[in-house]
Amino acid sequence: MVDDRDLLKVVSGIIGEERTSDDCCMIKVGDDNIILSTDMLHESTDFPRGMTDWQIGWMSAAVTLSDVASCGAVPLALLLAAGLDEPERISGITAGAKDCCERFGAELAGGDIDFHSELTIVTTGIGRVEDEYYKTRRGAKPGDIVCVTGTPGCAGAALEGSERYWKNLVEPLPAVREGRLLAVAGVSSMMDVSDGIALSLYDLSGSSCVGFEISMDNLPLSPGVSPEMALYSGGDFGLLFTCGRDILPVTGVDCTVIGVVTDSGEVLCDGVLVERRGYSHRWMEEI
Ligand SMILES: Nc1ncnc2c1ncn2[C@@H]1O[C@H](COP(=O)(O)OP(=O)(O)OP(=O)(O)O)[C@@H](O)[C@H]1O
Ligand SMILES: Cc1ncc(C[n+]2csc(CCOP(=O)(O)O)c2C)c(N)n1
Ligand SMILES: [Mg+2]
Ligand SMILES: [Mg+2]
Ligand SMILES: [Mg+2]
Repeated sequence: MVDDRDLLKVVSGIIGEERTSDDCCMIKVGDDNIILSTDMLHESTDFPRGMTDWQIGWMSAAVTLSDVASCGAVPLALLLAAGLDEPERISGITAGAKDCCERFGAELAGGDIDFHSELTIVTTGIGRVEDEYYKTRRGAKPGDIVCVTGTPGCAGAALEGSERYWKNLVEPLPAVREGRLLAVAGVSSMMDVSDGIALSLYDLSGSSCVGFEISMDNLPLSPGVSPEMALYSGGDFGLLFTCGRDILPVTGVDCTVIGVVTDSGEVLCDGVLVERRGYSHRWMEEI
């Protein structure tokens, strides 16, 4: 069985590791740092039954604005390419994406339309960030603390049938304001937790060449959300970041210290190795 992270290693061998080890890429244009990110979502793996087309548009925009936010950037624009199984779905999807963009300060500025047997949406986000506020997954240092914003696991709980968290799952809120405030406050590394805290800690560990020691008791849990869900389920779009102890609290950011950065290279929870699993795409065939 291979997953998307295995395939990313193939891509990384071709275009370079620095291009595949962050939520976004950064391109310098004159004095500006332009931030770019793209995501593909499709019906069978990302849009649970019961979502409206408006919510599908909203979620598609939110996942990409979340990546832009995780770099400390201000979002500018979003492009949405829709592979439609039914042509009439375009209105709801476009309205949802536009509303999400407007809420978070971006413009839905273009896209593409084609036929597709399974509803498939690709969103591409563009943002801008100053040199000093540009954040990546590469700056975590042993001795830093590691923190998350929001309450992870709610989207996962909804996927398992908890109705109270349905909106968390289908109308996720990218942490655009929080990402910017944390970047300005001087965090050392940052990413979003779209695929769950566990996988994100492994991603951060690989990019920063560090380890983590977190504690189950520190995980911020909403009612009815198990520590297991908080660690291993995705779709919450909070931010995972590291920083020196002196930086917190950051005014306007609701976050929780879940552990510390170590130099061991291992991701441990209460002394036990965290499983490397979360939300990922898998293929049965070997490559
Ligand atoms: N097919 C690809 N070709 C080139 N770069 C890629 C490809 N797939 C992913 N990347 C790059 O690799 C980096 C990591 O991608 P990944 O999809 O894991 O991150 P992400 O978008 O933050 O996660 P998520 O998919 O959960 O939103 C990103 O910078 C992305 O642009
Ligand atoms: C069945 C189901 N499981 C989880 C979610 C939550 N979710 C929405 S987008 C996303 C990650 C980004 O996607 P990608 O990694 O494809 O870019 C996740 C985890 C969902 N909506 N439906
Ligand atoms: Mg991301
Ligand atoms: Mg993404
Ligand atoms: Mg992706």
